[in-house]
Amino acid sequence: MGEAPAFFVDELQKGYGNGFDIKSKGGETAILLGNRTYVIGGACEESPLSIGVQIFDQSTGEWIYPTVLGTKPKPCKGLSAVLLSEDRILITKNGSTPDDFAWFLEVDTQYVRQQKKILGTDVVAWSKGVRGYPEKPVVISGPSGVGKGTLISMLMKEYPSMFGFSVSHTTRAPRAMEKDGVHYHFIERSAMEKEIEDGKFLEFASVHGNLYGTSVEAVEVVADDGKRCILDIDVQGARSVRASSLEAIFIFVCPPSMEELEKRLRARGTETEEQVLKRLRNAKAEIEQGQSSGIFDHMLYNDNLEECYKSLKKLLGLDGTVTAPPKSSSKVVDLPMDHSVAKIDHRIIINSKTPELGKASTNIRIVLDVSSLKGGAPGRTRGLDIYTMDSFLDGLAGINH
Ligand SMILES: Nc1ncnc2c1ncn2[C@@H]1O[C@H](COP(=O)(O)OP(=O)(O)OP(=O)(O)O)[C@@H](O)[C@H]1O
Ligand SMILES: Nc1nc2c(ncn2[C@@H]2O[C@H](COP(=O)(O)O)[C@@H](O)[C@H]2O)c(=O)[nH]1
Repeated sequence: MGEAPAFFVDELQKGYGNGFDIKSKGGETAILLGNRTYVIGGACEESPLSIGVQIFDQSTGEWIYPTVLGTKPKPCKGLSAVLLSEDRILITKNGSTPDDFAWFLEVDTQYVRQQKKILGTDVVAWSKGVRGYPEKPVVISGPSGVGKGTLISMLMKEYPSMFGFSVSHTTRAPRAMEKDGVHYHFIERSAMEKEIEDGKFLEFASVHGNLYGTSVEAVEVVADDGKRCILDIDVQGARSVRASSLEAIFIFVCPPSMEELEKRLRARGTETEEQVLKRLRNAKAEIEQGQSSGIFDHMLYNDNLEECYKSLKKLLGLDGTVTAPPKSSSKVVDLPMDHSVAKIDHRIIINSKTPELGKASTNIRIVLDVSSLKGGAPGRTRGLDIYTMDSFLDGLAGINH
């Protein structure tokens, strides 16, 4: 493990207070929480393409190197940190674009506590802040052969810019037409088990004798592409996602009968006889759980494919009966290269310290509203609002008139 920045130690041992501006040459910043000072910044030694996190324990005088989960932010020239509540720290990156400037380092959320128990180490988790509320991901479950993949393909074909598929990992062998990285990430069992241990999966399950799982990255890649994520996972996986902080819509697809399900599975011709029988045995339990577990928000009956597809579109609001929520109209601004932050209730006021080269020397003040945050690691923290102080004051003036 690497050395902590030397010039920090003295300051930290003196018991520096909450210093979102304690900055070193490496661009680190520090936050004191109880006995612990979280030093955030510089490059992470194990993955140099991400920002490092170290903890100084004031009571023992020792440095702790936590397991860092979640997609990590890339290093930047400097950052500021604000303690939002006792469980998470807001990090703003200097000179960053609106889609990359706000990150949350979770230090004691439910997810972090859960992972601490599982991993038996100190854990922190990154979660990227996202403006507004992107549409919830859609989880589709149902017995093998019911037509989930067929329905998802139809949706993606009709709405290519709206939906993105969460590409799962699996230890099963690829079928003839399946491409690695497109249909699945095909992976050896031992490698997948290691990634599960490292906390890379949102959910995983043993299905029909193979391991399947959704990595946190698979879901985030789709969200970052500005699309609504679709997950095709079994009932065990749906249960895990339900228990996670990922807010999704859960749909269960039922077959018209077991006979028809068997006919479809056999007609698909992708499984051995032994596999078909195993999948049919598992189907009975899955249908029972799908109908009685309370996990699912909607049931679809895939008898006539076109009818079923129409129903799916209807419940996703694609038949014109539900209007899309209006997009945030507030102006998007880049964060100044060097800035300070202050917290006033649920608003973070970001102040540029120095005028940027070639720009007028007016003081830029940006307001980051964190009053309606939702979600979090593993995944994105949604509901951020960002606007300039000018538009905030204009709004207040409007109210007073
Ligand atoms: N309503 C339908 N009527 C008749 N055949 C259908 C219908 N829906 C899907 N099928 C066919 O059933 C077979 C199984 O469908 P599909 O592969 O989409 O199932 P799946 O639920 O994704 O299965 P798995 O969980 O094993 O991936 C395919 O050959 C598909 O063309
Ligand atoms: N829990 C999860 N289940 C998954 C995932 N990806 C797929 N699945 C489910 O597995 C079965 C079999 O799929 P097949 O491609 O081998 O036919 C099917 O019910 C899928 O829904 C996952 O990431 N997690």
